[in-house]
Amino acid sequence: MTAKLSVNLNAIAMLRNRRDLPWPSVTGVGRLALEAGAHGLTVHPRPDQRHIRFGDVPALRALIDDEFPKAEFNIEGYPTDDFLELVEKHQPEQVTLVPDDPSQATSDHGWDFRANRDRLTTVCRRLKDGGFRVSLFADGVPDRQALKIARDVGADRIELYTGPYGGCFDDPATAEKIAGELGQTAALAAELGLGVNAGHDLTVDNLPLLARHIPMLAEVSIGHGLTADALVYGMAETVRRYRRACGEAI
Ligand SMILES: CC(=O)[C@@H](O)[C@H](O)COP(=O)(O)O
Ligand SMILES: NCC(=O)COP(=O)(O)O
Repeated sequence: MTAKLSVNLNAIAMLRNRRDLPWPSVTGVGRLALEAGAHGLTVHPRPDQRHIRFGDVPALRALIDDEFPKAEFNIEGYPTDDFLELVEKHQPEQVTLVPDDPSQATSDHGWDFRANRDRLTTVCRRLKDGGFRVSLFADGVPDRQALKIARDVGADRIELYTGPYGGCFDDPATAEKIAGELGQTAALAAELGLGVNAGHDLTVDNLPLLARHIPMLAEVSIGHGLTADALVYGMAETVRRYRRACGEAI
């Protein structure tokens, strides 16, 4: 399986938010990514709206519906009432639930499935009743019982948190070890019937090893590294580089 690439637009929004001006255009950059063959767009609105604003979501939904109907919209976030109302209003193809505290600088862990079983059951039921594909952010720890809870609360997929993997870019032995653990976690999830996504600190350099360890990898969502590369190579060329790193023959 070749992993699909969903381009996360948070970093573009953060740059835009430096000024009270509408550029760079989050929708415009999203269009460039989709024109270059990205399979979808991801946003992760946070309660303080420090990058993606809730108000960005309608235009991104319209971009996909009007110009790229085969692309997917993935909205990630902590399931507050505001977040759930946002996704119900704008109907992303996938909702990824992340256990972020509002004060966190960025996502840095997956769900504690045992402690959050009841809350996740309620939220997943609401989202599944609404027709959404639901993915749950998960640590790369091959814990069968925790993954079984993720399946039992109603998730369709997990998104493996790859921060520790991305963080050891200068240490190949550790990267190999963590990739192995992520691969074991993915294999257990797949055995339980869950699809497997991955994201956080992925780059064009670290994707190929990850993909080798996770042959069933369905989707990667990438923002920070991809945006950094886009400053050097341009968005279109960068998206092509990431698609190749995912294994696409283009
Ligand atoms: C869940 C995840 O890893 C991403 O959504 C990441 O948290 C992006 O958010 P920031 O752009 O705020 O770091
Ligand atoms: N789900 C991860 C994501 O959307 C982007 O994370 P990053 O590439 O900005 O670290």
